[in-house]
Amino acid sequence: MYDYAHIGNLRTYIFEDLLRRALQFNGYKVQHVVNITDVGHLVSDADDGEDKMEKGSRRSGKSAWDIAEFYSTAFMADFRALNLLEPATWCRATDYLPEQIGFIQTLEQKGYTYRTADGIYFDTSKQDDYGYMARLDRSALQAGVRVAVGEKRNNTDFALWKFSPPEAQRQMEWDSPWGRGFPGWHIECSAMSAAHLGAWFDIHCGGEDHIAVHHSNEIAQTQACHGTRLANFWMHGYFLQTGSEKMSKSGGDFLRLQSLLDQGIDPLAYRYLCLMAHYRSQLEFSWDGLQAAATGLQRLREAYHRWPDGGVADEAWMLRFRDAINNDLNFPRALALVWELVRSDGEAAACKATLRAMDEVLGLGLAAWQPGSFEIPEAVTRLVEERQAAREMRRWAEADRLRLAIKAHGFLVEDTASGTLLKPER
Ligand SMILES: Nc1ncnc2c1ncn2[C@@H]1O[C@H](COP(=O)(O)OP(=O)(O)OP(=O)(O)O)[C@@H](O)[C@H]1O
Repeated sequence: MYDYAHIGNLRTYIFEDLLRRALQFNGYKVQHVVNITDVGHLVSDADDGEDKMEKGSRRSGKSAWDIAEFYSTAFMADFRALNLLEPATWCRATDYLPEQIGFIQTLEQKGYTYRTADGIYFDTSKQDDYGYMARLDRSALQAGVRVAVGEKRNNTDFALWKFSPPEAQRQMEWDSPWGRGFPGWHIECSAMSAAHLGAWFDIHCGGEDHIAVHHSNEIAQTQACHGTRLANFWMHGYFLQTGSEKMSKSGGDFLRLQSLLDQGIDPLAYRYLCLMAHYRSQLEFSWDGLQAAATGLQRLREAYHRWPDGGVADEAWMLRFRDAINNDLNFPRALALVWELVRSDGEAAACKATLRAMDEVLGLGLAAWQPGSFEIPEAVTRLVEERQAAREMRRWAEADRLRLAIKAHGFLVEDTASGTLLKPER
């Protein structure tokens, strides 16, 4: 947590929330643990480079501890704004130093570690199946090494503990049996999950970028320390992309949830956008796509609130819905079903109860919604769609007339390189 979460990160947390809700819908009890990396880690996966937290501290003039606190709080606020269910446990890496040190000591006793000038490393050659989940070809990796591995024995070896010498003192460092230093960035996950879920648990999630290195290393550590697998299932959310590239903090150019709010877009419209793509496909971000999601969400809210209360959820619809989400979380299909329901000629109160039951999983908060600051009047939505169509047919005069009509309702449209934005005129 050295910066705000971007909406790419949040896509992964939305996917995890949908998974949790789907499991609960199927009657499972879920013990959900979310970790917060509030300790500084090095910019590169290769255990070198600059410490991200120290870098943030220099940039902002705040202490590394204050930065971690500030961005963790901001992340939790985003989490709630997206209707993500509160985990059973939030765990922060800095609260688990004894567990991490104890974990490394066990690895040391079992002969999996070695010492270099800059830290304690895990020897991946001690495990025949290292990297199996990512299908890593270790011999090819080793043969293809272009960069110096320094004192590392194998290029896939990774730091468990890094020393901080007096000349490079850091704000976040701790005493350990190996000297003053800080944990490598993989160990926190194995140590914290063992503390809360046991060494071997059911499902481990994360983004696709973590398959090759981070998750391979977590598996290696846990197998070495506890002699068990780490998780029965691994599920990875695919990237939110911009311009065909992963949105990333270190890339510098990223959108936060606040960036959407600044454009008058409800955070739940972003949740809706994520429902429109399968978690195992990459999603290319565009303002047009987000605007379409905001319109879809608004229409759904209005449909829900038009219906009367007092009905009972329809089992046949719920079965079809269950089939969709139980088919590897096919939420695009589930959303299509929702619209089929809205357009159906079913009994209105039953439709409302059915949609409400579906929303327990979708998490769009339909029942709780009240017309408020994010309400886009039906007339404006229609005008925006007409203007979009006029622009597509290059009827510029008509598009300009529609822009003025939208303005008369108190909204501004802005055409940017990545699409059309709608925001309230304040
Ligand atoms: N563009 C993205 N789309 C979806 N998930 C992402 C994206 N970028 C990161 N994630 C996931 O978000 C979670 C938090 O990631 P992390 O804090 O490492 O952020 P990051 O943006 O990758 O940071 P950095 O760019 O500095 O590496 C992880 O599960 C990660 O896999």
